[in-house]
Amino acid sequence: MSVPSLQVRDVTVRFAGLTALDDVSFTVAPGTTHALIGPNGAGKSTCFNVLSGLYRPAAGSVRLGDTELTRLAPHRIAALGVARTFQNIVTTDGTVADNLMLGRHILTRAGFAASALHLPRARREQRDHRARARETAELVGIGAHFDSPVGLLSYGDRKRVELARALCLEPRVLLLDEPVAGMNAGERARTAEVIQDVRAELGLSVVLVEHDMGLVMRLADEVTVLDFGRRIAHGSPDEIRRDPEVLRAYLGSVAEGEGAA
Ligand SMILES: Nc1ncnc2c1ncn2[C@@H]1O[C@H](COP(=O)(O)OP(=O)(O)OP(=O)(O)O)[C@@H](O)[C@H]1O
Repeated sequence: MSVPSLQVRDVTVRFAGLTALDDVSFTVAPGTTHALIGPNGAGKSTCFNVLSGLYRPAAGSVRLGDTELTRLAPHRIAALGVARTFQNIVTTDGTVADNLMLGRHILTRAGFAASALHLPRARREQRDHRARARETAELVGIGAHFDSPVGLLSYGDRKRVELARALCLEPRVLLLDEPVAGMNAGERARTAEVIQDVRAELGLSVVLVEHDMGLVMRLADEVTVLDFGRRIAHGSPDEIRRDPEVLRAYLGSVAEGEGAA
């Protein structure tokens, strides 16, 4: 699989009077993990929504290699190889297998009529998709739950179903929106390992939004820091840890939080 770079150039998003993203640029190099961090309200989710096509920016562009993604619908962007998970769990019904097969739906070639009529080609294709879905479940450590209802799984396993569902699209770029939010320490460590394994095994690029700085520093090759919609820093985890403007943005938000409490 060849993974192109993801280039975000001068992206601006406005909501009524508020500029949620102000001229933001960064590049996700092929096969790397790029973290997007910043205090609450910095614009991280807005940026993910632009990358996945849910928001159209007022200005700027997003490109995957030579392909312009900026004004494409979310399903077109997904089909071009950019898959995402959401902060909140969205899979609630059906078995793990059902949810992963839905994830593969976009890759299904046999038409609806062929599937409905159970034609041999469609049956074969379904079997292949199911086998790939099972491999993906195993890769993220939920293989044993493949035929279990999602509703019976632990919180950590359900978050991994979300990850597997995104991987079933066979993405070249994976957008992870707070993958360890709400997890205990053990589940966080396990998910960090899974993300590392997935990237190593599949060779894809990862864009990570996460408040857990331990996880960010452990997983990221590069970090872009947003504050009030502006990019205030960019560099390796070590550079970011020492950047005075980053410290100011985080300490400022802690001080404001304490003041408000
Ligand atoms: N749909 C929307 N309509 C209006 N304002 C919005 C909308 N989405 C986000 N905003 C505003 O844009 C700014 C950036 O929000 P965003 O959710 O992107 O920040 P964030 O960095 O993801 O924050 P958090 O870490 O709390 O999730 C905030 O001021 C937010 O209130």
